[in-house]
Amino acid sequence: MEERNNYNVKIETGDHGYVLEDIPHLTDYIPNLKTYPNPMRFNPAYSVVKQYFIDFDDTVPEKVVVQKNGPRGVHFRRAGPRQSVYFRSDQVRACVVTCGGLCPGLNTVIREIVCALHHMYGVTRVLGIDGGYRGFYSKNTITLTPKFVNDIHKRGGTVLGSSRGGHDKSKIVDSIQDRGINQVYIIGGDGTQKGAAVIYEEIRRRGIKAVVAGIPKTIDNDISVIDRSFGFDTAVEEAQRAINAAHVEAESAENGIGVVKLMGRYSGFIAMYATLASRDVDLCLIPESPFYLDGEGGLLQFVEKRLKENGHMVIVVAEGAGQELVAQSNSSAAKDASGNKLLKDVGLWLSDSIKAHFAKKKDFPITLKYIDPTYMIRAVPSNASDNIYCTLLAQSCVHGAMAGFTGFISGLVHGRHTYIPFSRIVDHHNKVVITDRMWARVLSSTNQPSFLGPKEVLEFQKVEEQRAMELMEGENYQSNITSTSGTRFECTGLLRCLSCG
Ligand SMILES: Nc1ncnc2c1ncn2[C@@H]1O[C@H](COP(=O)(O)OP(=O)(O)O)[C@@H](O)[C@H]1O
Ligand SMILES: O=P(O)(O)OC[C@H]1O[C@](O)(COP(=O)(O)O)[C@@H](O)[C@@H]1O
Ligand SMILES: [Mg+2]
Repeated sequence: MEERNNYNVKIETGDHGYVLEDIPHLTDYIPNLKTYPNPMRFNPAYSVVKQYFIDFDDTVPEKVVVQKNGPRGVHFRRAGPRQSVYFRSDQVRACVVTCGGLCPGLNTVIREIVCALHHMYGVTRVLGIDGGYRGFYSKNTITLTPKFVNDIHKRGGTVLGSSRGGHDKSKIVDSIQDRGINQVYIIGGDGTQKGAAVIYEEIRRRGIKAVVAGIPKTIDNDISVIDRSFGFDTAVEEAQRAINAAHVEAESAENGIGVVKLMGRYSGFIAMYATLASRDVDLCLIPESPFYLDGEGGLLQFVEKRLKENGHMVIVVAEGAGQELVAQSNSSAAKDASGNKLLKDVGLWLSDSIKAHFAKKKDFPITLKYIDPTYMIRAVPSNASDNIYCTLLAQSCVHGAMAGFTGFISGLVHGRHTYIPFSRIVDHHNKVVITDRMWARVLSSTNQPSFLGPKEVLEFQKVEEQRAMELMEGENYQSNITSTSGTRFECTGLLRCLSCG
């Protein structure tokens, strides 16, 4: 892990407990930079828009549910075009890179960065970095023009290619410097944005006039602070096809069971939302909610009961669920090139366990079909709603970069586009809070047991009580500040973590 300094932390406070978690700006380390009028002022498409430019003071609250006497809390800078920019259009040399796993919408984001730069700001020099971070120093670049990217949003994947591992700070920043790049757009998940933070810090240390702007990507929706990540909506929609297939197979057999594995390494959002959307699911398993197989109240007993009642059932399991159980039969600490733990196939393990259980019962034949659609879901192009979302994220990012902001990601917070400091999203995963209403809705829609014993219930209650106390004492905003400066509040997913919102 790289040693991190305080370049990312920029807190401003105001009246009534107002806190702005601000993002860095080029002028923080390069004084007296020249500004230019925003070229959008002269763009006929936008000339009719009243108050098109964002007021310098506009910020967006992290929490919208507040109490009468509570502090105003943490805010983020509102995204959008500024009156002045810190780059002359003909001096911009931008690059775009995509890293980590695939996600629907990557091509749309690439397309819209290129088009926003060209059409809004008159920037013509945009390079694509081939194959993720290592492409900065080991591959040739791709010239990105509006013509080149015209149709790419209709395709899945990323036209730039992607990879895990290969983040070499010095080589990457050398390459940025050698090529004269002054705007770096980095599309990727938590790992990628950790890498982006390191690149930003090195650029700043070298005193280079280059901005680093991130667009958060992850199909798992596990990036904290933001409302949702792009591609998530598409993934939930696509997952319906697999769940439908599992349901058809299960319904057509005697004691038919359909098992569907969906992505979600640390967070079960896809499984949870796909279950809620489908209404055909009898059991949803996610990493945040522990379960057990055998004995009274266990999963196998529930499967047997549901089969006796309905004659068939559908199980949706997130890939990160029950990993500690799978590891008991097959443990290994293997990691991928980025250092992410490689998961065991919980779907296969669960299917085998169910089959083995019923094989022992002579009078209870079952038919089980296991469907793993994970890579098929990840490879589709983004749907209409994600396409629009990707467009706005990309445009926000370009506005921020042109305005000289750096070390930020663009993200949606309560429906408003904002700029969020890297520090706020990289050390922390967004998780399903199983003591929240959404998970209760899943339990009530599937009518599945929660698998929580009295000990766990007590533990959850204690955590919830502590949280209520903290909120009463108005410590929530204090905790957020603490977490920004490095002392992280560890989110277990059991409680609504203050940083998760
Ligand atoms: N702590 C880190 N510091 C620097 N680079 C990192 C770090 N973690 C991951 N990366 C780099 O980010 C890229 C993508 O990370 P990965 O975890 O595979 O995907 P994602 O960004 O989707 O989470 C990889 O090239 C990896 O080397
Ligand atoms: O097999 P791969 O490509 O390494 O990807 C598997 C992982 O990628 C994901 O789809 C997304 O992970 P990232 O956001 O880290 O890219 C996970 O759900 C999954 O565990
Ligand atoms: Mg990741």
